[in-house]
Amino acid sequence: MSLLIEASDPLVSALPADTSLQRTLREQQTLLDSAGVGIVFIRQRVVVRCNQRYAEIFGYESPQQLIGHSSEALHPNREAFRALGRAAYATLSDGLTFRTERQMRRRNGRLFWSNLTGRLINPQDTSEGSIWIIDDIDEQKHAQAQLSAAQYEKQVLFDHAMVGIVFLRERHLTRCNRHFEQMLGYGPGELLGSSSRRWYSSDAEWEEVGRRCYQPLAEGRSFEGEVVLYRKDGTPVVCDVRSKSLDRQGSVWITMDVTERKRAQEALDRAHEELERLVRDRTRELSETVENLHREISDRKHDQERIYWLAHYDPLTGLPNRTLLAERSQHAIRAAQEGGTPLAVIFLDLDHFKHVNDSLGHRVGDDLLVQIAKRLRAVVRDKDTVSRLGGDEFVLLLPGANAHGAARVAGKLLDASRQPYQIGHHELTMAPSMGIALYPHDGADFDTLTQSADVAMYRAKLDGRNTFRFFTPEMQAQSVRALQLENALRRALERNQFELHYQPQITIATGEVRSLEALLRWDHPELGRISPAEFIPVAEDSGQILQIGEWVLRTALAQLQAWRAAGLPQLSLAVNISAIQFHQPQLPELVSRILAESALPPDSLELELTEGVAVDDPRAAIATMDQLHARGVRLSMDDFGTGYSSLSHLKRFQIYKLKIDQSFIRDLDHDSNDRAIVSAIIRMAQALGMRTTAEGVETEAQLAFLREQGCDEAQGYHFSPPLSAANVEAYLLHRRR
Ligand SMILES: Nc1nc2c(ncn2[C@@H]2O[C@H](COP(=O)(O)O[C@H]3[C@@H](O)[C@H](n4cnc5c(=O)[nH]c(N)nc54)O[C@@H]3COP(=O)(O)O)[C@@H](O)[C@H]2O)c(=O)[nH]1
Repeated sequence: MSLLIEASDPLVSALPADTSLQRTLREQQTLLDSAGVGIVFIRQRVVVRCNQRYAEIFGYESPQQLIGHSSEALHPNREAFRALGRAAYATLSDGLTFRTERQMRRRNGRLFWSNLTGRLINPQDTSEGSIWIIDDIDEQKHAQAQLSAAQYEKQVLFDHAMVGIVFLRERHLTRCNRHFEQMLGYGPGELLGSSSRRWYSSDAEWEEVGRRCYQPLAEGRSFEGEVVLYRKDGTPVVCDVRSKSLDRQGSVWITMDVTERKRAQEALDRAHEELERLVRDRTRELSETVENLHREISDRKHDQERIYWLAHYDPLTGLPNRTLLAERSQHAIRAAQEGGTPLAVIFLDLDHFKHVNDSLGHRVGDDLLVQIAKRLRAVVRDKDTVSRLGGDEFVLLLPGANAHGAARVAGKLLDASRQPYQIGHHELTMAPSMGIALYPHDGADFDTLTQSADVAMYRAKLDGRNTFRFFTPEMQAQSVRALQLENALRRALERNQFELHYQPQITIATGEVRSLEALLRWDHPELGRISPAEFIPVAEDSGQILQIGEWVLRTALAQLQAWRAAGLPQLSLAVNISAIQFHQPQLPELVSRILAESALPPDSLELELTEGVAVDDPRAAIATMDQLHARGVRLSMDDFGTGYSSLSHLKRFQIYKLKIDQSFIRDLDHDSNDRAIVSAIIRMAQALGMRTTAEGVETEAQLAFLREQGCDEAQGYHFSPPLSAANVEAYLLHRRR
């Protein structure tokens, strides 16, 4: 109570100066003024005295502002004021010190937390008042509340975190949240005190994780990594782990189960890889498809170009073929028509080209054609077309060329052909025969022009080859006649228009008739008698010679058989065989069959061949001759001396007789050359063991020369023209007589 007496108090001032009491009071007052807590003396609920700190706690400048005022105003409200009084009374009345924490009210009305300690001055008499010490703990209270709130929040986080949180000390679990336990399948508190080894599958794994995290943790850094932990039941849990040292022995671990995420990530990675693979595959397929498409397009383009080329060019020589020639001719004809300019077509055929093919082979023939094509091309101008129709036939289209120009070109072609061609080690010369047709005189369209040129070329051949001829209307007439004959020939056999005549062949030494030559005659109701010299080539060209020849053979042998039956057994028959018939592989068999049909011995038949049969393919000709010879049939060489006979081949032919061509006989009387030739042929035949027959013997002088030279037989008008079968018998009887 004395503690709250101020120096200015009249009681204090009434004391004698510098008494010990005064000193004590001053000391106490100084103590109160410098106290860190507020001290107040309250009597009858009124502030009697207080120190400076008390006034400051409540927001007053000095204690004087409080003294004499009710202390109730320092409480939040009347109820709180009374509640404190009720709470404190029991303790204070027992003479004890009452302590409490209460909210009080500052001068500005704000409440604040305080620590109150009170004591009655006289527990027996409460009216004497009480002393209260007040400490402002508002800040401390607030800090505590914040701390509690923070701790609460932390606990909530710890308890409800979606990650496992583990506190380890010396690798033993001191604390963990529920999530961690649940993550590893343990019950609450089950892991407390456990070694962290418990959630690893082996010592090695546990130690390996220890090694991984040692360095960062030792350096105060956090460890972050992926660690596989194992549940109580042994299933692995892939965790994203972060840990940090708390002190030297302790650490906190935050673990997050990323198994599903990992699985999803792996699945995603796999799906991604698969997608990438698919994209790669599709890209590759696409680029392959694009490449294939490109290739296909270029192949197709190439094929189309190739198809066009094959359709328009000759594959061997690279020259335009008939199709392209026709197209170009049409253009050229149109231009010539519109411009009134000339146009020429040359039909060119190589002379005896077939010999090259047959004797040296097709490869040499092909190479020769290629060189000839180049040479033809070199002779003409760029605007001219050199085309190959096939075989050894070429057609040249010369826009702007008149007769003079075409003749010049033909001349140049002849000149060019004189230079030999070198094919491998063969040096070959190949002359052309050419026919020229002029637009529009010889034809107004492509077909007519080429036909006209072809007809003219044929005439050049007839006129000795290695030359050219212009088309004339007479030539046309001849070819019209050939067409007429060809058509008429088709019906000649069925209409029985053919007949055989027989010309005797006389043995010069005895005058006997031992054989007859069968010669074909054709009487056409409108065209009259047509010479075989005219219709046989037409029949050969049209292929009808095969049927006609068979008819001749069968008819001749039937006739011979009839004569033999009629008592002329010594006779034999000679039948002409054309080159086309001879080249038929079935010929030997056909001959044998017909001989058998007529029941005649093979040596009663003689087949007359021309030199031409052997020119094209001597080896094949020899083989056929050998076959016929083997069947007992005799062979003679007709028109000998006019053809292309190689003596080296002749000696290998199974030829029984040479028939000396009538062109050598005709002028025997006054042509010493013919005499020399006939004499030489007879000598040669004798040397080769062959007989000789002279054809076309018309005079006694010719016969005398032939007799003198040792010719075996003669045939000709001197003895008899060809006779009908009915006249043969009479002739033979007459001869005998
Ligand atoms: N492939 C076949 N060719 C045949 C056949 N028949 C005849 N021919 C050949 O036709 C050519 C012309 O024959 P042709 O008009 O019958 O003339 C022959 C004789 O009539 C004629 N001849 C006979 N003697 C004389 C004569 O003294 N003077 C003269 N100017 N002409 C005469 O000669 C022809 C005989 O020809 P060849 O065969 O060469 O002995 C002719 O080439 C026939 O071969 C046939 O069926 N198939």
